[in-house]
Amino acid sequence: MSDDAPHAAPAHQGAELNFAGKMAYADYLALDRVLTAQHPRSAAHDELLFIIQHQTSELWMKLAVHELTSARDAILADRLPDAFKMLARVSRILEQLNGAWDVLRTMTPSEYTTFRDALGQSSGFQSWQYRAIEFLCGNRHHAMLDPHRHRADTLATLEQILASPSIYDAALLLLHARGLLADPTRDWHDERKPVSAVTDAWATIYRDPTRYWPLYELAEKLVDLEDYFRRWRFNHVTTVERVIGLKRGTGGTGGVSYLRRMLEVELFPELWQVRTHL
Ligand code: HEM
Ligand SMILES: N[C@@H](CC(=O)c1ccccc1NC=O)C(=O)O
Repeated sequence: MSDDAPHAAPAHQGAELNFAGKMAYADYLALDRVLTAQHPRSAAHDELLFIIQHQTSELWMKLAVHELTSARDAILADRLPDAFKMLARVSRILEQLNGAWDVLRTMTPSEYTTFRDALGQSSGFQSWQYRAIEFLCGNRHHAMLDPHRHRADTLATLEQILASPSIYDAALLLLHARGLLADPTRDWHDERKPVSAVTDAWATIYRDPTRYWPLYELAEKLVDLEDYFRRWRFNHVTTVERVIGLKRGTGGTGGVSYLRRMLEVELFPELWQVRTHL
């Protein structure tokens, strides 16, 4: 007798089917709002892809900001196992964002040009959540506040992040607390050159991982994070070159030339430098 015989119990037997007056899936997830927030400005077929790609990225970035903030607080409170879980999750989020480029890459330059004009001067350069992630990771370029001066609420959020320690600041404060680093402060406005005392502190840890296991694990979690972040930057610039070549960006930068320069950003420079010293 086959399973779909008329008298067989349906597979979904027991599933609630009457949601009048009850919270259902779409209610809990506020899907009415999420799924009506796509407003293409052209008739181009691919604009919906472009919008959804960015909206989903922003949702993942929201989670990344949440995790990075809590991971930073956990490091400050010397709760490293909690921080490790959250940092591992941020790396997986970046991996998720990296995978998403495969979908966007299905859009050809010809298709993109059919709606690029509709984007006006908007650009990912103005993504405040992206800037929050950069700031939380320690790439605290204050000039990046400027595109947000027209929005007091966004500006306040970013300024508050800049006024608090980055995840790397928190790690250096911990090295200080453990007696491995005399001065845990560094001037983040400067060109981000490695500070030799910081490299030395990491070198002490990397030369004897067993003795300093939690700090060693913290360092490797940060390297992992930056590894995936670099891949995101690389995937972005490659997709951009594939789609708009060397045209200027809608945000006003040189486009690919600007994004190539961003490949040189080092979030945790001493953690890369220490490898050469071992
Ligand atoms: C066809 C797809 C894309 C093109 C052609 C493109 C192009 C560009 C260009 C030219 C810039 C430099 C700023 C400017 O002058 O506009 C930029 C920056 C940026 N884009 Fe995209 N982008 C694309 C997709 C994405 C996606 C899917 C995201 C994910 C949210 C994204 C996020 C960003 C961010 C965060 C920046 C600022 C990067 C920084 O300042 O380091 N872009 N993009
Ligand atoms: N900067 C892009 C436009 C762009 O990509 C964009 C425009 C609006 C919202 C998000 C965008 N994505 C990333 O920059 C361009 O120059 O074509």
